[in-house]
Amino acid sequence: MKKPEMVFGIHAVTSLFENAPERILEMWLLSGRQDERIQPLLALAESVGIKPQQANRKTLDDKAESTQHQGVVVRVRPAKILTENDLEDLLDKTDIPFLLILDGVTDPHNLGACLRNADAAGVHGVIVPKDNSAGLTPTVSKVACGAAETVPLYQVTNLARTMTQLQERGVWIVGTAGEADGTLYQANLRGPLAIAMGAEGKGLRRLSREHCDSLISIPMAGSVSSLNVSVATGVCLFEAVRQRQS
Ligand SMILES: C[S@@+](CC[C@H](N)C(=O)[O-])C[C@H]1O[C@@H](n2cnc3c(N)ncnc32)[C@H](O)[C@@H]1O
Repeated sequence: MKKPEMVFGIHAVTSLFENAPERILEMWLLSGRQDERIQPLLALAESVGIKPQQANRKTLDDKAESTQHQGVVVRVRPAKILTENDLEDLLDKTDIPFLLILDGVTDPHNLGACLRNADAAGVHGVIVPKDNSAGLTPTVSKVACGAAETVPLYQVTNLARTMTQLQERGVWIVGTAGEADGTLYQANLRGPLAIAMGAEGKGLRRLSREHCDSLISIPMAGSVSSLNVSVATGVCLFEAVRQRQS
């Protein structure tokens, strides 16, 4: 069984209290912190019977293994790991799926930012390969600003096989690559959809690329050759949101 882990930062901890309070085991608060931003969190903690322990900054830094905790750290049971079977359940109950595939994003800051984008865009689930991908670490939760607790993350054994299964269920998979001929703004992003993003260094793997129904690029006007994956994810998801609303 996985060890309990730490989650820190006001947004991430608030989201935990709102979405998965049963996972919270202990809470530490910076001694003397009673300002306006912390009050709603204290009320949430009280409502589920968690009594925060006072701690100094050094103790919080050590528990979070980071200085970015904003004076609040909780120890939690690890989240249930969702797999391809859980993804089937999601597809069964979702009329028009809107999914994000991250093919090997390994930087926790990028995964956190992608989850935050996915939450904001109303994505139903994010799919990652089980190996060679960042998992749900405390840094991911902090950067995701609460989205790690709201957006389901499916960790699949064989991404190419999962992509085929999605296609068999009528999901159109749009891959992204800087050199693709078609652009994001020409693509039809309505209907059951998965947008596939590549890894920071190498982009989409060959097999993943071959499993896409179409490949699109985000037009680049300047001299850099690509966007950061989380920025590209935001651009693609919100073009899909625009189309799906009109
Ligand atoms: C930093 S880029 C990877 C660059 C890599 N050298 C390549 O050739 O794909 C990471 C991911 O962000 C997305 N991305 C970045 N810039 C893009 C662009 N202009 N058009 C489409 N996707 C882009 C793609 O999903 C890409 O795989």
